Amino acid sequence: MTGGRGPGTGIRFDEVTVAYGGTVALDTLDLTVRPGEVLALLGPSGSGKTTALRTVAGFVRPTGGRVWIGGRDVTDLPPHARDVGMVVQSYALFPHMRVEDNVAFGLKARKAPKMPRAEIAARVGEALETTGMSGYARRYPRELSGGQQQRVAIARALAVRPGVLLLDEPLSALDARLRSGMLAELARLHRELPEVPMVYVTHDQVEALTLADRVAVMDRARLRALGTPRELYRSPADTFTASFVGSANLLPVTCAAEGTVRFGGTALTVGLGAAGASRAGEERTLCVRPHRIVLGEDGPNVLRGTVTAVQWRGATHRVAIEAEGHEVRADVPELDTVPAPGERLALSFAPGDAALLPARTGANGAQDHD
Ligand SMILES: Nc1ncnc2c1ncn2[C@@H]1O[C@H](COP(=O)(O)OP(=O)(O)OP(=O)(O)O)[C@@H](O)[C@H]1O
Repeated sequence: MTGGRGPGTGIRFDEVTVAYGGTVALDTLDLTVRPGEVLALLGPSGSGKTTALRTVAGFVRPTGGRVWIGGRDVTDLPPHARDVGMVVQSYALFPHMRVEDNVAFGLKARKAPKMPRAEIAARVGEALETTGMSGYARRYPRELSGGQQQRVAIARALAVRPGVLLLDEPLSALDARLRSGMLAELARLHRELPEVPMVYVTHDQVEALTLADRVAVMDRARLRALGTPRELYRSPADTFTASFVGSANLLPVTCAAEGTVRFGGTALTVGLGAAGASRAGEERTLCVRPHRIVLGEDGPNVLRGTVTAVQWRGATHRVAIEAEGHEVRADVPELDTVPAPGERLALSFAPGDAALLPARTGANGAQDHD
């Protein structure tokens, strides 16, 4: 379903600003989505993700800047002239129309030249097949499950053979089990339409990390970080990104000599990380991923503390200890002997697994979302 297009379409946000009255929802966004790429817009509620998507769809007009789709400046074009398909959280199907008519809607609504009936039927059949919904064409939305309704919404977006596909939290209305199945289906859909870029809005990092080629992390109307999931996970530039992409222990430390820091009364050896070179006495934040921590004394970095909680998570146990006045969490392989709260314990991590980040200011809203 390529629509006979050439090498594929990209999207460019060129210093796009959106203000609603006094609220700046998007602040000079500069971002390019490459042809065929899945780009996730990840960020907390109110960070501007949906607004960014709606500027591409044409439902929101930027206060400043331009939006480009496939090398065409579309800023002044209405939604129907933009060659985009959009899927939103709430499905937005017409309840009084059968599935086939919902999917045909965008095609029938076209102004001149009208699309011949036979072609509409062929497109609808194709879109329903792509989404695994061929057997449901005659049903009404109320006769479908949530997951099936969302597939119909995706089929409707695909029927117009859009150059780009915009997905706004498409799975958030579904329960957890359905969600993971639909995630796999979206990945398959992307393989079948390799030239169509997808912009995927979510506040769920699992969705972002599973599906996206690159992730744009949004924070308070601004683009905070952009990279592959692995880059953002391994080398986050700041504490906000570290805590939003994966789970992170963020420990306040003071630099000692090059490569060593003090965490309360404990000396630690660390990697350089995004904070760059540091002078003795400077404040930094140390980022250590919970699954890189082991129980016991192993190597130069040992934290001793008191167990505050242990959670069983199936294949792993999450052990929390209080050390130097802070909670440190370790995700370790499932334990045979589970430590009890109040027990004294040692945790260790390798210097290469401890990244030094700029000091957390407290104002950047960084929290662990796990
Ligand atoms: N139509 C509107 N009128 C006024 N303010 C709006 C409007 N739409 C969004 N906003 C504001 O703009 C900011 C960004 O909203 P947006 O919906 O883009 O965030 P989001 O990151 O998608 O959030 P969520 O994850 O909750 O959907 C918020 O402060 C929001 O209150």
